[in-house]
Amino acid sequence: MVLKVDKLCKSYEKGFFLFKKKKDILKNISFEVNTGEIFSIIGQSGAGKSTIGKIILGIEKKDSGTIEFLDKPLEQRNIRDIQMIFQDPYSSLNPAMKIKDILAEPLKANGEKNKLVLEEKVGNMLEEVGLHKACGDKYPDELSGGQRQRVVIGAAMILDPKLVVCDEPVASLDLSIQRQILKLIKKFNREKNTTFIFISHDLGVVYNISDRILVLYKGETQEISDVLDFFDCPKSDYGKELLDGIRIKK
Ligand SMILES: Nc1ncnc2c1ncn2[C@@H]1O[C@H](COP(=O)(O)OP(=O)(O)OP(=O)(O)O)[C@@H](O)[C@H]1O
Repeated sequence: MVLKVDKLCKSYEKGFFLFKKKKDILKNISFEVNTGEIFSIIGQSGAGKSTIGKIILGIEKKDSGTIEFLDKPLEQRNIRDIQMIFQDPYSSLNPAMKIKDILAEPLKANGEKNKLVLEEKVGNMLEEVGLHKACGDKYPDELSGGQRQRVVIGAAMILDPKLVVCDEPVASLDLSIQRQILKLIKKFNREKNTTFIFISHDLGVVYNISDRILVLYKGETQEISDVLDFFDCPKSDYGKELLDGIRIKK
């Protein structure tokens, strides 16, 4: 098992001064993520999906509950072992840096100084994410949205992390490009056995990529199911509602 989340709670304060009110965002969330699986968290906007991701990444603090990563408290993790891929490839990349430098940066930050090693690893990663070697000398704004998201994925994967948290990684891309990016994430999952937490509100995307899913509604877990079981016969009323929604849209 890679991750064990137990009774995770999170609230934010809303309003000002005397009118301050606590709003519970996550209520007793518990789940486990197995090694090598793609575990999706789905739910409508505001359900608390990204907040779970941010807490796992250490960007937000939990109020209570425990999170274990590789059988140790999350706080003791090696930072390089958990990486992230966010929705917007435009703002995730430094516009002033060449692609090869963006890919080399995580390696350098982790102590790699040898130029030849850096060059080789960056070259290999460009190939692995399906980009031509010449892309290394370009800047982010010279690439398409799909190509940029390939760079983002490469930068996340170059340290060979154990867990990658993807927050709506294809939401800003055209359908055909979405498919290619999902395929790329699956490739890393299958070939390197990397574990992914995949956050999305898009049931089609989730169906395509997940092994298991957690259905979240207003900060509460509705069900955790194998993906095929969920799409065949959801256990929760909210899961049924979500599926009815897409059946009606068809
Ligand atoms: N820093 C913050 N301060 C106050 N409230 C916040 C903060 N971050 C998130 N929230 C609130 O927490 C709730 C859950 O937000 P979160 O982004 O986790 O939802 P989500 O399910 O990821 O939604 P979306 O799909 O729209 O990103 C929302 O009501 C949001 O407004």
